[in-house]
Amino acid sequence: MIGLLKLLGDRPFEVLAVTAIIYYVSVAIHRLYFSNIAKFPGPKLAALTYFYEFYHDFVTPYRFSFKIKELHEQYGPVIRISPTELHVSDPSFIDTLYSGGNKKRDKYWMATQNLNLGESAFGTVPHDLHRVRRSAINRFFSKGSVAKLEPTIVRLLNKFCARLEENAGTGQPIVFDAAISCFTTDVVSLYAFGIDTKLLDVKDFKNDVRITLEGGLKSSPVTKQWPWVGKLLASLPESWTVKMAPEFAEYFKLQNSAIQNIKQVEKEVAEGKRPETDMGTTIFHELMESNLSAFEKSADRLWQEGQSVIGAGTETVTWTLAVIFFHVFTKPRIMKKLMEELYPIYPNPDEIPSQASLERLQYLTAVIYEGLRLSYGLVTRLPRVSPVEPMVFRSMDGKIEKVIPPGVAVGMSSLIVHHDKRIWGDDADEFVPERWLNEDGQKRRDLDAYLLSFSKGTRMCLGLQ
Ligand code: HEM
Repeated sequence: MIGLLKLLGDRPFEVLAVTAIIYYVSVAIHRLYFSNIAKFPGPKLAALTYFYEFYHDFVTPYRFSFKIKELHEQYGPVIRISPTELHVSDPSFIDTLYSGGNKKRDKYWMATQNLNLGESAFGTVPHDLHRVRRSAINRFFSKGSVAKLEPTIVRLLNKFCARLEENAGTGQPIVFDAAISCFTTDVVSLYAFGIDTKLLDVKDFKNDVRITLEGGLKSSPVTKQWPWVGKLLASLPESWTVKMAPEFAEYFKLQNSAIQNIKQVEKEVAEGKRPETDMGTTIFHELMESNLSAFEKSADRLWQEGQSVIGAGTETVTWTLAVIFFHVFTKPRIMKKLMEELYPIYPNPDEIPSQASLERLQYLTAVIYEGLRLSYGLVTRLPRVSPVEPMVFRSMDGKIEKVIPPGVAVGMSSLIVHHDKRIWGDDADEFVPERWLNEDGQKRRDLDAYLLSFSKGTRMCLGLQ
């Protein structure tokens, strides 16, 4: 011992270097040969280091989801994609992985690092705490609650159409997904906070909320691996962050605006005021007055819930609608069928039919489902952890069975499942609404089990209605 201390005193750098080498070699040997997922196939480099994912998401960039698809073709339906994570491509595993409330499913902590939303339901890791947080906001997303939003949606939809009409004949193109994003952000901001963002009034549909959200998604590959980078940059003066890391600076703006929104709600609640919206109340006014514990309903936590509702409820809807409109506008056959179905209940463009009557239209429903399938929801994998019980994988053809130990993160991706030819047929890559209809022209329910756009199970999207 004394000899070791003397060596450390005489040659500190050499000792530190040797210690570091021994440490990293031990970690590498453990990851490759002794980890509880060492027997699962996959590239050795992915098993060895998280840099494998970082390379494919940051350097190439944003290609890791596509790389995973290639790896499945090479290594089979259950593969190892990082030192601590597996990925499954076979749809037979959906119900096991994204199971209902009778099985515990944590989120994988590493997948929640990137957006710094650990106190929102969306970012909460442990199953039990997530149940508490989700049940607090659940009722605001029921069919009944959403029905109360219908007048707001119709009013903003009319405004959206009026803006498009103003532009007609000017020869100026419109960036359609930007226009939709203004509509979705206006709706969700009113519902969440009672704040009218009035983005549908903005020239060229420039949507600052969307730009800040994109900043967060672009900085994700870095913050996922090193969450402290985001915290460090947040502590620097804004002008420095803008120069050093503009995407991060944008994302901080989004976080700051969520904090401001919640503070405004807090002030209104303290003064006994309610916003002048069609609903007369909002998600966060109600939450702040609920019987949740002091921390759960504090502004310190709720700004994260607020940001997650804005993030989850705007870009997802925008992108799904953009994909649907793209296919409908570019495929006259689909446009014609849709118009034939719509016309009898929508003869006058100024009178938007009710949600209930639209829901009865089978071809429109099929178009929406096909749009959901090819817009994917979240394009990244959604990993879950079974904290106590092992999960058993059985392939669709029954030929492969594997036991996944408890505590291991496992993800599946809509990007892969939504193109599986065994489910969707040889035209899986095409936009074909008819695949959702049976011989009687009614919506097929059996395919719903394979639609991952809203995820499934206990963490499934709350905004489904
Ligand atoms: C086409 C539209 C939408 C799609 C494709 C979609 C997709 C998703 C997906 C895939 C998840 C699961 C994320 C995960 O597992 O990490 C999710 C969660 C969530 N979504 Fe949506 N979403 C949509 C619309 C909305 C809307 C309009 C809202 C609210 C206004 C919303 C609020 C939420 C919330 C709060 C969660 C977190 C639920 C939880 O963790 O318990 N979503 N969404």
